[in-house]
Amino acid sequence: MLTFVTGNKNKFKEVSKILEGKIEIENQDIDAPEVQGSIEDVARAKCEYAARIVNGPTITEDTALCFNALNGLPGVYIKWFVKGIGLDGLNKLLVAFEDKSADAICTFAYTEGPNKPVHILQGVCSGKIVNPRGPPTFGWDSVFEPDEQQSDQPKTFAEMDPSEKNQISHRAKALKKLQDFLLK
Ligand SMILES: O=c1[nH]c(=O)c2ncn([C@@H]3O[C@H](COP(=O)(O)OP(=O)(O)OP(=O)(O)O)[C@@H](O)[C@H]3O)c2[nH]1
Ligand SMILES: [Mg+2]
Repeated sequence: MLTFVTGNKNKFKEVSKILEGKIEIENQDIDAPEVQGSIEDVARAKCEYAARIVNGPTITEDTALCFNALNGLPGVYIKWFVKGIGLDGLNKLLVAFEDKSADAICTFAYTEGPNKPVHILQGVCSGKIVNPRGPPTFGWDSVFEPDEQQSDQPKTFAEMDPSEKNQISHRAKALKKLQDFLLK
């Protein structure tokens, strides 16, 4: 059994749906400390910490939202930006810039257990920051409009059916790589 350590129920729901029984996972809610540093540094430290508690095969996931006009910030600190300034605040951060583009980056970290190597698998979904549209169910979904769209009427992640988001999202792309890695 593979343990996905996350305190975020939405993440676990999406990952379970995308994997659809291809890989069995269980959830453990451990509040792993998140260090400062690069996306990879944060992902690696979180996974190493979680694996010590799980004491077996462990995955963790870290999501960054990187504004191009701000050279990649807020990045891995997006959670604290949303908490601190809200979705409206994210839009205000970009008022002075014409460039509203952003990359949603999902980073899975996998290890067989404590003191084993940590493997990093990443997926990127490019898009832009817009005024909130759609239900505020998951983080910043309502202000992120991915470039890849299925119709002429662009939708934010929040306006998409879960199945639509799960085909194009940063998480789906990273998970595809994780699946290929684990099944090979
Ligand atoms: O609209 C969204 N669509 C997504 O697809 C998505 N994925 C993550 N997030 C949010 O971005 C921050 C990442 O921080 P994060 O990676 O540390 O997650 P977390 O602390 O919630 O869980 P975890 O660290 O226990 O796994 C948190 O605020 C998450 O709610 C998303 N918001
Ligand atoms: Mg976290």
